[in-house]
Amino acid sequence: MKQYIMALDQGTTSSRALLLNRQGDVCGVAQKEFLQRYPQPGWVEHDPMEIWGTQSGVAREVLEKTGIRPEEIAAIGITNQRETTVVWHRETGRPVHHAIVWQCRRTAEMCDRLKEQGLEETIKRKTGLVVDAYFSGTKIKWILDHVPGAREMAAKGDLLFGTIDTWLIWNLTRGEVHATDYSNASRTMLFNIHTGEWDEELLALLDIPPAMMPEVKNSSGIYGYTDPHTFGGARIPISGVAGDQQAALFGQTCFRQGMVKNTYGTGCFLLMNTGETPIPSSHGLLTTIAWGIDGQLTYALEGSIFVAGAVIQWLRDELRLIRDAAETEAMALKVPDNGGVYLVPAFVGLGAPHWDMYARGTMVGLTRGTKAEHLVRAALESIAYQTCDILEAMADDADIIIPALKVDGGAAQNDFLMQFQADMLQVPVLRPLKVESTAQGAAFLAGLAVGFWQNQQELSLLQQEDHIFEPAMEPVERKQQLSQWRRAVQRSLQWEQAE
Ligand SMILES: Nc1ncnc2c1ncn2[C@@H]1O[C@H](COP(=O)(O)OP(=O)(O)O)[C@@H](O)[C@H]1O
Ligand SMILES: O=P(O)(O)OC[C@H](O)CO
Repeated sequence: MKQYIMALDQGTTSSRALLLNRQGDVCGVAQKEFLQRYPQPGWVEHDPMEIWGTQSGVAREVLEKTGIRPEEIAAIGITNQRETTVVWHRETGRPVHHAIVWQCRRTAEMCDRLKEQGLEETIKRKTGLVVDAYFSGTKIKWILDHVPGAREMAAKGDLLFGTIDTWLIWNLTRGEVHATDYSNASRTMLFNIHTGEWDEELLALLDIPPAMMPEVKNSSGIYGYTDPHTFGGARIPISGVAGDQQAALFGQTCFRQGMVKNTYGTGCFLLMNTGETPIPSSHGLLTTIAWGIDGQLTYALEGSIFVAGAVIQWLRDELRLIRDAAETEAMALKVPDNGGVYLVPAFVGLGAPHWDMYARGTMVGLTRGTKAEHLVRAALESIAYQTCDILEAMADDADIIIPALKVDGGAAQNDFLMQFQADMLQVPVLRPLKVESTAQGAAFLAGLAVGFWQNQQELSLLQQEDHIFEPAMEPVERKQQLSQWRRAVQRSLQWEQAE
């Protein structure tokens, strides 16, 4: 009897494999970190062979650890760091260059040139994205322009492109399947999110041969079967694929329009399900594909916060105010309020809705009475304020009232932060009992495709809340604090260029 789904969660710093049972509970996890390569300032690379090696290794390890046999696995779901770009040789399966990671800024000037050519509006209209080095398109072009012979090989149809999901599927099927899902395709800056196809005009603009591009498939559906060599003879269907933030939205069962999740990690990723309509943002949010099921696309609005949990790491590693992130909760509660201190952690500029790369970190409202506890509290509060700014922008773009916020990620364990978040948003904050939303999303997509679960209603029943944080702050107080935060943000803008 097949009792488990395997989720492969290929993240930026580690590869993980998880086994989930019919209740959606995690029955086993294996994880392995891999090397981050920084060949030049601002450049980030991964070795695709190391990604495949660690990912297949943890997949086998989790089976060994739990004693679960490959024959007991009903399906595999893949979720991945998005945008990261691999180009490899069709015949040999060898990458022609290291993977260029989503964080890598090497194509920033290429993006500036696209903007100078006045292409921003066209790209936004077709792809829902802003022109940025973050996305895969310019990374592919960079590889074709810089690897000797790559352009000629690509023109002959010898090279293939893939995001990490595609690279894993290719290897799991030993080169039989070259495919991606709608959610990953929508992060390439080459995919028309309205027609659901690779955009020939954008491919031509970046000089990328269409033959390199993977087939785009439903996020839930059979992609192929694992090669018998990988799991001791078993041929397991690969039947769920989604980028990690979209997978988390699915794992949080945000199936209906207006449902939003926020993942509180190093940064924050907020995604709102906007249903069957792609909504253009007037606040610099991204319009993206949440998933495609049975050929029907569901769209999302996405906003990210560059520095969220990272501000807590900063308190720990640079200011040495704490030894462990978990200490911040008790410290923040030691003082009755923030003592008038506001910290804007614009360490690398500010993203949506401000989009100011020249903003820098700012702390205001310090007095002789400011204590370490106030700084810690201000740091936690900054995570909630930034979330509030993005959600307000989303609600405005989508013209809806957000009913609640579902949360996950490391910093969502902080009760003070979650309560403060509910107070600032004036909506309940729902923290699930099962916090592995990303893996759960991949598993759900895979399980639905093979009948392991029947439908989305059944999945919704598997999600239980660990805690609901209800808003408790007086509206006047909230308004006053938010307005002080916004004054503080104003102080941080355009700092780097100022005299
Ligand atoms: N109890 C806590 N309170 C506040 N921040 C926390 C807490 N626990 C973890 N964090 C922060 O959350 C981040 C880790 O969360 P995680 O979801 O593992 O992130 P990522 O996937 O980005 O590595 C770190 O930046 C850490 O500082
Ligand atoms: O590696 P993660 O899980 O932090 O996710 C990275 C994002 O997908 C980048 O867009």
